[in-house]
Amino acid sequence: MVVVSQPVDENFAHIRTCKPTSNIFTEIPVVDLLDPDAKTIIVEACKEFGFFKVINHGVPLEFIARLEDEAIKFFNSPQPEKEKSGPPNPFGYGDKKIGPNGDVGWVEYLLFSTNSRKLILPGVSESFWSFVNEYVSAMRNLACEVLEKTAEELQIGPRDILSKLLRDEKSDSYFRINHYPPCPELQAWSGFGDHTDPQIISIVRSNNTSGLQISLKDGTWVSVPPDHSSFFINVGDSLQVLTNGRFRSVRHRVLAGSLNSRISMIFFGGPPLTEKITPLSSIMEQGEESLYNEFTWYDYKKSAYKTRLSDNRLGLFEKSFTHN
Ligand SMILES: C=C1C[C@]23C[C@@]1(O)CC[C@H]2[C@@]12CC[C@H](O)[C@@](C)(C(=O)O1)[C@H]2[C@@H]3C(=O)O
Ligand SMILES: O=C(O)CCC(=O)C(=O)O
Ligand SMILES: [Fe+2]
Repeated sequence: MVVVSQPVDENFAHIRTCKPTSNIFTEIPVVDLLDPDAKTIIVEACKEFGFFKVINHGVPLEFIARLEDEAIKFFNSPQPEKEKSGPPNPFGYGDKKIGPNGDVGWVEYLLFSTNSRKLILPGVSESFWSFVNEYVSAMRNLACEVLEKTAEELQIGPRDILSKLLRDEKSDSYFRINHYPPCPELQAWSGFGDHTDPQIISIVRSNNTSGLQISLKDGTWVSVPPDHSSFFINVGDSLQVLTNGRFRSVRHRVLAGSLNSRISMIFFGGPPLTEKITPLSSIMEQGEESLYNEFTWYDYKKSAYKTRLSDNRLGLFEKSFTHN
């Protein structure tokens, strides 16, 4: 599967560079959704890494492949055609520029909102659009299944205490398709700089091209071996808060490769804008205090969009944080 790379037409010499590392990590927890112990492994993985891989998820490979094929067709189309679907303010096609505050990466992408189903993106075909919607529904279901298993294991009340935030019709969830063309100046460019995802949970699926790295508790960066038939789950900042820091919002990044294109599709499960993001009362032990000041998802997003990709966004809401 080849995606044609586009020439670099702007000077992005100031792009963030990543310290090269090829520390392939073989200890990523694997959650088999058919295993009765899945929920225990999920909770352990969320505490230790904020990251795990899901197998036996029930999403057929052909279902994933048909969306990937449409995405490849889109990214292979001429640049002026793709630009018709941009800029990503807030949704649409973006090239190298990530977010509103000067971050750049060796990546082009499509960013979709998943609650405004009527949103029309010029340049995106009907079939592409319908595959996106079906794929997003499947990802929402998968995210909810994982969150329900989490709630069961933590014994924090009704099974849907977390998943209902994503099932809510006002859930503020996003979907993103990233294309990382082969990078001619290997290691000179970062594909997608290091960051944590602000939402509750993210589901990453990529082709068989490496590049994704996660940061371990001690700050070591390790490479995630790609697996096109599995999904990778990230704990986001909001889930860290909802669990009062028991779960870890995983810092991650993507390094650009020199030979192969990486295509990734990520579902970001977020709550409704008005939802208070505060530790679940049912998780708190007697006398335990919240580590965070109270905020809504709207407050958090507003603040997050003023930050750079690598900033510690959650830090601003920690009780120990002091303003200068
Ligand atoms: C630099 C930025 C891009 C981002 C918005 C932000 O200001 C900080 C968070 C970034 C992030 C990371 C996860 C997702 O890819 C994303 C869509 C999100 O919700 O938060 C991106 C934002 C973006 O690309 O617009
Ligand atoms: O492309 C990837 O594999 C991950 C990208 C990512 O972390 C993001 O879009 O937030
Ligand atoms: Fe991310």
